[in-house]
Amino acid sequence: MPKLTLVPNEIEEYARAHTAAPAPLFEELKDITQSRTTSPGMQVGPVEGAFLKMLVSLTSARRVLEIGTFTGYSALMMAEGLPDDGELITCDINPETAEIARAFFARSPQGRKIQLRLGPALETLKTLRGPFDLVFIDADKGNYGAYWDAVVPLVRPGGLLVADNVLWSGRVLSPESESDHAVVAFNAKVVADARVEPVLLTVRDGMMLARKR
Ligand SMILES: C[S@@+](CC[C@H](N)C(=O)[O-])C[C@H]1O[C@@H](n2cnc3c(N)ncnc32)[C@H](O)[C@@H]1O
Repeated sequence: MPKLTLVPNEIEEYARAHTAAPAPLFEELKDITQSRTTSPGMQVGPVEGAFLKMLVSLTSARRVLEIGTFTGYSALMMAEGLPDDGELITCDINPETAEIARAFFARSPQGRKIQLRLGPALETLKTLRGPFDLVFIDADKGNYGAYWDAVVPLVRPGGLLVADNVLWSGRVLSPESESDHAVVAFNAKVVADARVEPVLLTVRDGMMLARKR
């Protein structure tokens, strides 16, 4: 199925031009991701990245968990919002893209706040202890529901859960594939979960924000 553009390119560009510009290292990370990976569009990019950083700052987060590192753009952005003694644990299964992420973490002053855990995220999550102030879910859609079940207990009361791609290029309106149905089921699960107060934002490919009560 063709990928729908939810926000017109001109509007995306206007939003980018009126958003705090990321440090030059992010432009380099974008270029390397484009030349060395097959799906560079997975990167959250400058607007969503700046928004994630702002969420980390606004929640005064000290501990952040990310599921889905890819080449490290969102992890580095969120790390910028953490205090000097803050900590971000990020999980991914792909050693090649993790290697790019590690190289960029090493070059950034924010990198020392970040720990990358390589392996299936559901296995990594079993080894983690809460509380986390903010969790960002941005990995395989088929496991979104399982990630949710694993991480809600790890988030402190008043903390924030964020999940990316919850509009799935608009395919949530007429789901066909397994991943389409997984995203639809995830959104239904979140909105029915009395432990959280959710809001689904039409930022980029859709962001679910849920504040834990
Ligand atoms: C959309 S990308 C993450 C993008 C990243 N947040 C960024 O802004 O650059 C999804 C990532 O999830 C990872 N992933 C897929 N299945 C996984 C699994 N079972 N466990 C851990 N990571 C997984 C992929 O390797 C990929 O790097």
